[in-house]
Amino acid sequence: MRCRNKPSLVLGSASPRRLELLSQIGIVPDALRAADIDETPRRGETPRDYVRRMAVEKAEALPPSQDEAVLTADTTVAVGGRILGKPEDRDEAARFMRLMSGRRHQVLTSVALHHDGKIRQRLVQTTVRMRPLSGRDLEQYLEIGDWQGKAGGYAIQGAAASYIPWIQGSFSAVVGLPLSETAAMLAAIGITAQQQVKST
Ligand SMILES: Cc1cn([C@H]2C[C@H](O)[C@@H](COP(=O)(O)OP(=O)(O)OP(=O)(O)O)O2)c(=O)[nH]c1=O
Repeated sequence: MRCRNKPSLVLGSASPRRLELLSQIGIVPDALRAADIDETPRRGETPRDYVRRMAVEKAEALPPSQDEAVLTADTTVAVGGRILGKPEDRDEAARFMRLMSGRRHQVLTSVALHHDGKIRQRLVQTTVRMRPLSGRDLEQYLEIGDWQGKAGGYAIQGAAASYIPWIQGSFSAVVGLPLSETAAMLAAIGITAQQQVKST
């Protein structure tokens, strides 16, 4: 049976950034749930296929009830065809930063919306240029610990902004949720801003 009322929104994410990003556009989820899935890339899987699969698997892991919609997302960094997920430790974060230093990389964010027996999915790609990093930059950056829990080991919304002179694409997608695309997906199932948004 089709669900015709506006569904309750469940944010299927443990990322505080995703919750903050949604609130930036006046959308407050009715509930939060987190999916615990295996995030290991498959052999030969492209970064685009990987990030799509991750968002969809998170959505599959959180089946909504009839009057709910579950929103999930996945963000990953791709450089030279390699997938850079969340570093396991500081050494891995250092390796990731060296790989990105002085070149462009792609940040891929896939959003999935599980509702009414279907999973809709969108992928947003943003190109980010990082200036060459000196050994001292790297040491200082790793010291603040911002690398933890971030794809590629950096946060553009934090101190790493001083290393990023240029991006092409969606800033909010780099931080974890492409707001324009997400708002359109939610609006298509009747979910729109319920809070007046004040600018700072
Ligand atoms: C590149 C980049 C990533 N990130 C974050 C966004 C995501 O939270 C994280 C990538 O990990 P994800 O696996 O996409 O998400 P998550 O584990 O944080 O949360 P959940 O699966 O429960 O939704 O990296 C930033 O905050 N800033 C950045 O500049």
